[in-house]
Amino acid sequence: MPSPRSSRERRTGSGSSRLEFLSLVSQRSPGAPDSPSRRKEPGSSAAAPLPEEDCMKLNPSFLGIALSSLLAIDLWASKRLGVCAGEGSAWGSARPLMKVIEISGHGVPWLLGTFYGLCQSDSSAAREVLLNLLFALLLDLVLVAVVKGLVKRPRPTHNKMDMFVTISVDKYSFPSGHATRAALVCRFILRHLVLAVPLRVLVVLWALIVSISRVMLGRHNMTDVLFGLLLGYALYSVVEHCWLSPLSAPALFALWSH
Ligand SMILES: CC(C)=CCC/C(C)=C/CC/C(C)=C/CC/C(C)=C/COP(=O)(O)O
Repeated sequence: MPSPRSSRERRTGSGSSRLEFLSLVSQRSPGAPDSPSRRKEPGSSAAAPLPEEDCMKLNPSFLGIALSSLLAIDLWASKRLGVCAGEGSAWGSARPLMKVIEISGHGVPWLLGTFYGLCQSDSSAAREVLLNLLFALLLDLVLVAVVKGLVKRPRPTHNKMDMFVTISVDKYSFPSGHATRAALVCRFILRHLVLAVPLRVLVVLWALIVSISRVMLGRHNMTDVLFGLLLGYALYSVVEHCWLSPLSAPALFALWSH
């Protein structure tokens, strides 16, 4: 029976008893003696290079693996949480309630409500706040449309496209427009409306429920909603930075003064 040592010697073809080590660096360096892409076929004189796409599959980056794993988990978990995605889903009977919550965070009632309030307001303080809310809502609409148009992530396959008033980019799901609006409006109200603590808690709960309902209705994956919340939160800071006042935009305020 051959000893382990003698079989190794036969494989390496060397008579020496020393072990050979190949570091990853030496395997990948162009001058490496036996790197996979340079190995010669027995009987052929030229090295056969591997197709580029094969190399990419064999050496995926750590970031690539982490990202595709995160997306796979996102798709799997979002599908499981989409319990109101259809009438026949696990919580299908709660779908009508989820759709009411959906409308409470929709752009149309918020834009029309703010516009109406602006026309009715008789104090300059109310006008200033409502004009800035209108500006914030329009900015949010544009920003979400631009990101959706750039990313072009399709909505989850289990989503039924039966939403109340949509625009063309709303066939895409990243980021969730409802989540950005919920975070933006929530921060705006907490900052500019004098409310009792229970009402402030209610506003935060509303924003969270609107966001969670997007995944439960099957409209979005979780990452769409999480990014939407972050975007809406950050957008509020932009609005505050560009705050419109009778001093900074006198023409705009003259338009609304009766
Ligand atoms: C009243 C004023 C001043 C202007 C209205 C103008 C206007 C362009 C309104 C469009 C509102 C609209 C259709 C918004 C889309 C809301 C929506 C369906 C978002 C998608 O949310 P998602 O969470 O599913 O991404």
